[in-house]
Amino acid sequence: MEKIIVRGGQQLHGTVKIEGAKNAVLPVIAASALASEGISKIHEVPVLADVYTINEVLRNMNADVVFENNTVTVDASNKLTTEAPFEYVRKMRASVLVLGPLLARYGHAKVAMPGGCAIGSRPIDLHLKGFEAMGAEVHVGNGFVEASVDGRLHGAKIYLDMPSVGATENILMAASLAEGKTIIENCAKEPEIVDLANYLNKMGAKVVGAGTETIRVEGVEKLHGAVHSIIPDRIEAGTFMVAAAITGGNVLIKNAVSEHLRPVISKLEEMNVKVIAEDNGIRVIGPKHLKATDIKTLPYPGFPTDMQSQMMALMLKAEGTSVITETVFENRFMHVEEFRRMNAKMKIEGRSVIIEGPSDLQGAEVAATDLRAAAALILAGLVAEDYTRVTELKHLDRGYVDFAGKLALLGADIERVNDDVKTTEAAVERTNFSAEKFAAK
Ligand SMILES: CC(=O)N[C@H]1[C@@H](OP(=O)(O)OP(=O)(O)OC[C@H]2O[C@@H](n3ccc(=O)[nH]c3=O)[C@H](O)[C@@H]2O)O[C@H](CO)[C@@H](O)[C@@H]1O
Ligand SMILES: C=C(OP(=O)(O)O)C(=O)O
Repeated sequence: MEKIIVRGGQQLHGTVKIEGAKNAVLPVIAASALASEGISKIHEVPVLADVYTINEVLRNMNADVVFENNTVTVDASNKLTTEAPFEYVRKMRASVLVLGPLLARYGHAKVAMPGGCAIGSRPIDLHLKGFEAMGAEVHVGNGFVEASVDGRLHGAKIYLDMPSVGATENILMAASLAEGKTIIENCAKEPEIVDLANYLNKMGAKVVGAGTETIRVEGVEKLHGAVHSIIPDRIEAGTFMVAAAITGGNVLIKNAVSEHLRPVISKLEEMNVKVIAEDNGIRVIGPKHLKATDIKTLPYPGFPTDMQSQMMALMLKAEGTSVITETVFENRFMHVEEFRRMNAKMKIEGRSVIIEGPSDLQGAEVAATDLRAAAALILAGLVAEDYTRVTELKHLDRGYVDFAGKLALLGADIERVNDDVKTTEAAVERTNFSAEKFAAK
């Protein structure tokens, strides 16, 4: 079994470079399916399992997709098939993002229903209501959602019951090729939405207002390939900010964009962490004593749910009582039980977790329940006594490029192994080896 083994106690120092954002690149690659002519070149693409999955979805639809040197090249000018089977949607819910592009370009799309996942039920009703408002007929049955329209989708005024990121993206992509004007109200305002809108505009779309709560789209007849660079991953950046803070280290998080991280920076500062904006990133200096605080997750620009479990790890080392309230997903506390295995003092009360800090964290074998939980358990391991072994790394690989290698370069005592039995000395030796290997890259 693959594991990450981390021994707590090292302060982190140095510089870490942030990759392109997973949650921006997935919709951008899906949007490439809208281009009936020309080739798209997408740069700053992180080497992640989810990127391979979305590439496979497009290839399966008959697009030509090449992924090398952090660039994805998509030629979708062939006639595409309009289905995405369960095989892909099961691996990654974001596969539903091909619904909008296929429906708008071909008048038909059939994608396996994503179902629930480790963080909640995650329906796609808002995506489907949006398509219906644009003239599509939607049928859900036999594990699939099928949408079709005679001719083109038409523009519509769509109010989202909640600012869903995925629904905003799917409707935005569909509206780009619809006939007439679409207005999406109460839409998501995440930086990843702005990145997608910028890409669509380079493809020939007419989108204004992305990043605000109303997006206006004037549909065009066709779209072409475009060249685009993906924005830096604010969640990877936030995760390394916590790594620096929790170890009392001093780390420059290169490429991190302060503007995208305002709620995270504000909470870190409340906890006594020093955060300095520099020309090419953000420097984070961890304090001797972390102060407790409270966090409520909300849609952007509120505190991101994707940073909730990492901040929980940090709160475990803060002095006093901290409370985290999760309002975005119904069940995103699976990591609490795993933290408890590390001697964390915390309890769940409804949609909140109450953390009595500081906990004397002890190394244990723990299982990642989703990708952010994986990172959070490793962060806790950085300050736990003895060795922490984190399993179920398939989750981590969906969203972090070489997480253990990057932490090792900053001085963490960490390695990724593929076998079960380890001696302490061998583990330390291998850590040094992997740090050298990564340094040489
Ligand atoms: C690939 C990607 O970008 N994933 C991100 C995206 O997920 P995703 O796009 O799935 O998240 P949404 O913003 O759509 O979901 C937010 C909430 O709305 C609910 N909902 C959503 C759609 C719908 O039709 N009906 C409905 O009820 C969901 O169940 C959830 O409770 O935004 C989330 C919220 O910031 C992040 O945690 C994910 O990392
Ligand atoms: C929940 C996440 O992603 P996804 O929506 O792809 O499951 C995440 O990135 O933390």
